[in-house]
Amino acid sequence: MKTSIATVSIAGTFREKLEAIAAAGFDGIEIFEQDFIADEGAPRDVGNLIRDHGLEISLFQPFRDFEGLPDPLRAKAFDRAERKFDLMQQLGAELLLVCSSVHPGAIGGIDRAAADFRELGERAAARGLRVGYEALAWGRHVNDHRDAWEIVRRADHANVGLILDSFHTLGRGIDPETIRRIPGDRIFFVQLADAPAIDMDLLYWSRHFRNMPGEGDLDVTGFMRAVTAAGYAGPISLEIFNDQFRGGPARAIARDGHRSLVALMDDVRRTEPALKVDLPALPPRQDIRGTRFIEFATSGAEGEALRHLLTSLGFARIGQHVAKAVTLWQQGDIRIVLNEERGDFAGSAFNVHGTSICDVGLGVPSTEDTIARATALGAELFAQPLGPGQIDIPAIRGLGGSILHFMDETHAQVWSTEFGASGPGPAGAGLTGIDHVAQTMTYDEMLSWSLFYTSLFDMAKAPMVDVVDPDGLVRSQAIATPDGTFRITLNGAETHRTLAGTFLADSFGAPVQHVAFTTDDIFATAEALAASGFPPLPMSANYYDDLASRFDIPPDMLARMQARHILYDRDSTGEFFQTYSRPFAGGLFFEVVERRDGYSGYGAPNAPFRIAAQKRLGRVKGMPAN
Ligand SMILES: O=C(O)c1ccc(O)c(O)c1
Ligand SMILES: [Mg+2]
Repeated sequence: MKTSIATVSIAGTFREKLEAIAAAGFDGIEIFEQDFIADEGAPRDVGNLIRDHGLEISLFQPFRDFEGLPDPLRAKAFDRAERKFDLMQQLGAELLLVCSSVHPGAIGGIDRAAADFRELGERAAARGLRVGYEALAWGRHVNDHRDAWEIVRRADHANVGLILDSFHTLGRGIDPETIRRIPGDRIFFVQLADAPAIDMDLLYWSRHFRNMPGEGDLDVTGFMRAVTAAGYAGPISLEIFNDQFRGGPARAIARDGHRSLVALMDDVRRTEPALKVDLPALPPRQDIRGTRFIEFATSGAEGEALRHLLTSLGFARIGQHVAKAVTLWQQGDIRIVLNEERGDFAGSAFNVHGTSICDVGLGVPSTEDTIARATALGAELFAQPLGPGQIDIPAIRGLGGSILHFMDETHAQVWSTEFGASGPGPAGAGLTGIDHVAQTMTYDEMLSWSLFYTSLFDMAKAPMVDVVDPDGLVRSQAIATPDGTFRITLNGAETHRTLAGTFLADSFGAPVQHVAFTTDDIFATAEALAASGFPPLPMSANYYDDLASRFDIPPDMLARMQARHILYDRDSTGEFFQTYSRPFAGGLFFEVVERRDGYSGYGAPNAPFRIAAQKRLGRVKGMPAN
């Protein structure tokens, strides 16, 4: 499988783009003409520079407004084409993309366009070049790949073929199955892009909102299955017009692109095993069996405050690491590791972020398979020297340089071996597990991290929701395993003035802002927390008055909720109860939730009131506020 990406898809100068594309492992590039023109290099030198990066020029594009013009416009279009052929020969580019005309003077007519392409094919053949025809979704007369194919078919020239672009087909709602009827050898090139489902003008949507396959809502897998079934075996190339990507970190975005193509073709192979896909075998998306531990890097007074808070939440310190300044805190099966060791990974995380969650341990069926899939998808492996008595647990880098460890049944002894502690912890306040981990990032990073989780793990995205903070909007996207045993919310801050944005700025990009625990009985848990001196986040009386108007909550239950600062939501299936800690150590906090009858959300309607309550307490460093 040859991979390619259009230069327009990432940020930087032409040369910066080449470096990022080569480093991400692509085989080739589509030269987007504007990027070339903006460079100062002579065409031959630019061609050599591309090849020196180990990249092929898989396509030169776009050539616009060619077909269907009356003379003298027609003659002029051919003159333009000859000039671009000159340029392509100097660059060493063999294939030209001609996109369907939007010219107001274009006349239309399948045979007229076919005749134009036959002549263009003759001229291209004379130079050893080929041309491919792409239907733009907003083309004046041709805006459907089926019509473009009919023109190519009637042009009947070996040097004229079809170019397919998933956006133009799927964005217009054209059934990709129609591609199975096209001979694969007549498809010269395939461009791929996904996009979020937003109802807007096609051209605007295409030029600003495309994203990597798997990052949006289009059925790019279905499209690529049809293309593969048709017999196409040429390069698959990303062509992503996206405002964030144009200004984002080129290397990271190129890496995401390569990851998206590997995951896509693996999905094609899995959903249609009869198809031949030229991609080394990799294990399937991994099933997450829950959160095995959460590790805090902490020290000094913040460490003391955190121990105090954990104790009030019903956790007990049940183990001390054999070799390190690391303690194990437990309640039932929930394990929290407090790492106060200097010099190792947690020490540097503390130095950068202060008290923060530096590591999350996930249960998987096989760590070996998980690492193999992560490696194939270009994840960065993490290891640090093992101390005496430590068990090797495989890990990769996650958000903000944090670590994800993977544990399978071969790691069952780690707690007894390293901490001298086995079995469940005390029942405490009745917390039974980890419902979700809320990660905070800039808005621009959200697509990248949703792709990270959904390509590696068997997890699906919920629709993006807007969380209203008094000082700005935060976008929130939940990602969860099918059974809900592992859930993450990605919160994207656009300004440092929101609670999430302030946390991100103050912590220099700490990856986790809060952890939510589950309970089977929020009222019993809230009583236990109150008895152990846990200070909840106080909610306003206005909030409870509004709840009473929106829902039929029995008055005595509502009174208990108000007394214990319990928030409430309901969806079509069930009910949701939440209560929050106050922020500690620069903005971290805990949440406790009870889900009833399959409620699947995260209490988004409550977020504005919860955030306002947190902001009223002010930013609190070190000690929990009271
Ligand atoms: O937006 C455009 O004009 C444009 C140009 C070339 C393409 O391949 C494409 O898909 C869109
Ligand atoms: Mg295209």
